[in-house]
Amino acid sequence: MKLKNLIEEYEIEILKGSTNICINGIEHDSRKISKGNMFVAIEGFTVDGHKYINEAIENGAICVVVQKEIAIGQDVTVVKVDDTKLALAKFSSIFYGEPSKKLNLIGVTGTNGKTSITYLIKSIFEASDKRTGIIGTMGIVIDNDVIDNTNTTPESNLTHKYLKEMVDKGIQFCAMEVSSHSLDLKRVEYMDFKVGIFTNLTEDHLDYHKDMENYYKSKLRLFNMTSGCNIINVDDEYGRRILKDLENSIPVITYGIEKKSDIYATNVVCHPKGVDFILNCPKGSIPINMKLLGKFNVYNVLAAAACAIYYDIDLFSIKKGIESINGIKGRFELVPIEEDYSVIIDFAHTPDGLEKVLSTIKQFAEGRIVVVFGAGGNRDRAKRPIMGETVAKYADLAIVTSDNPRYEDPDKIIEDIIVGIERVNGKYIPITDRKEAIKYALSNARPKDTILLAGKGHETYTIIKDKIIPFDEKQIVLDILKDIKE
Ligand SMILES: CC(=O)N[C@H]1[C@@H](OP(=O)(O)OP(=O)(O)OC[C@H]2O[C@@H](n3ccc(=O)[nH]c3=O)[C@H](O)[C@@H]2O)O[C@H](CO)[C@@H](O)[C@@H]1O[C@H](C)C(=O)N[C@@H](C)C(=O)N[C@H](CCC(=O)O)C(=O)O
Ligand SMILES: Nc1ncnc2c1ncn2[C@@H]1O[C@H](COP(=O)(O)OP(=O)(O)OP(=O)(O)O)[C@@H](O)[C@H]1O
Ligand SMILES: N[C@H](CCC[C@H](N)C(=O)O)C(=O)O
Ligand SMILES: [Mg+2]
Repeated sequence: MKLKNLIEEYEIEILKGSTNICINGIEHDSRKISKGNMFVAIEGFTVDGHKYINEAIENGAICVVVQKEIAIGQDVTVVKVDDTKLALAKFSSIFYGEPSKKLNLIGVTGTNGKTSITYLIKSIFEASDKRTGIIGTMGIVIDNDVIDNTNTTPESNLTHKYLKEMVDKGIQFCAMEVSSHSLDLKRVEYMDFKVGIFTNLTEDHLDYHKDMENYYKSKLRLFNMTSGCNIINVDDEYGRRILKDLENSIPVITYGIEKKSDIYATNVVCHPKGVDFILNCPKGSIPINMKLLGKFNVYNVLAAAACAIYYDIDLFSIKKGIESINGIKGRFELVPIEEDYSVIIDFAHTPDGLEKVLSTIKQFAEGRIVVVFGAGGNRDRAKRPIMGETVAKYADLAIVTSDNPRYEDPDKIIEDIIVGIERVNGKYIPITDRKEAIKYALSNARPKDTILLAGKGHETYTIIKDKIIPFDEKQIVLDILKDIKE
């Protein structure tokens, strides 16, 4: 694409070079630049992208976008803008042909439930023959392909690239997780979200947002960006606040179980194999027998169903889409073992996630509840004691261990968690090595115990400093059991 066409709608200053050149890609990471690309220099939290301009040019960049006056000797075009993050989003949107406008982009935000809702939307929409892509924590899903993803919500250039790929393949819908970081860090600017879905807001990410108010305000942004409708959980106090604070006049669909709402569930019966309930909406009511466990998953279903109703999907397809889901990877996933106790892997990594999963387990547990869990390093510290307290409330034994220590000392993270466990006199054992912690739980299991391995869910790796080391929890359980039997 000609540079002059790419930048024509944007306020820029040409510092040097011609705009009559052809750009064949947009990248903010000098290490990923190839010949003919535009390099957008971004000031990050760790380093300043402007320092990598020379490397980008050596790798083939023919145009550099900066937000600082920088002397560049090489024969490239240099463009200056006020905010390179915004420019990256705008240029990427135009470069890929504004793909967010060519399909129905559904943004899902909130502390917990985003991934689950995107998979529910895909299942329901496909039950109605509507091909649906996903962008989120477990990767980019385009038909049968799953592309790995570093961030839950990728940087803007990547998202527009994937959206274009979906458009080119004739995919009409994309369910996308929109993290608070991405809203704050301008990763989703210039995206046309038709629908915005709010799940809930509870303690997380205060390392980044500092307080719940900032966290809430980041989430709120999505609902002022949408062009079709907003779907809001009114059982959540922040959901009710969104209704008051919205500056967007598009239709709102509310959902809930306790408060009066447009889409709601009645006769909710949770049992060990799923939840039965009646899904009610203005079009009518339909009984649902879903295989996902826990009342919290009814909320996820209501959100996905509300979105389907907005797109006029019939109730029968909605039922079919919900009931055909046997489970979501790493979410309340039962490890297939033949022992007289059970092992569940779940991605709960927040106090509320643990509360929801453990209260569900408590409803049906016949024996002890043992929880193996930790908390991620270089993430919210404030949530750690609350996670400890929550686990202690339900568990007969908490085995406190590591969960992606990143650059932190895992023992210090464990100490933070233990503060909360001790507050309520919970019983615990610290075992820093997660594999050893799992081995301890399995070796000491008693008949009818439920062992919850929380925090890592679908992740098949552990992050220690800048290394990503294979760690497949499900396989580890199977291997340990094999060793115990031999
Ligand atoms: C705190 C945070 O969000 N950091 C994000 C940020 O990284 P950063 O500011 O540290 O980047 P940096 O390393 O300083 O680099 C600055 C610039 O220099 C460039 N660079 C850097 C090195 C080099 O050799 N060459 C080069 O060009 C980089 O490409 C970048 O453009 O910008 C990067 C590019 O967009 C992100 O990948 C990175 O996410 C990191 C990996 C991260 O862990 N983010 C988490 C907190 C996050 O965003 N989480 C949410 C999900 C939360 C949830 O759902 O619970 C998410 O959406 O993933
Ligand atoms: N509606 C919900 N309310 C509270 N907790 C939930 C809800 N849905 C799922 N959970 C819990 O949160 C965990 C993560 O669920 P999910 O992956 O769907 O959330 P997410 O919002 O995508 O998380 P992330 O922020 O990491 O992307 C689940 O494993 C479960 O323990
Ligand atoms: N999207 C979340 C995932 C947390 C997963 C947990 N295993 C951890 O590392 O804390 C985050 O990046 O904070
Ligand atoms: Mg997710």
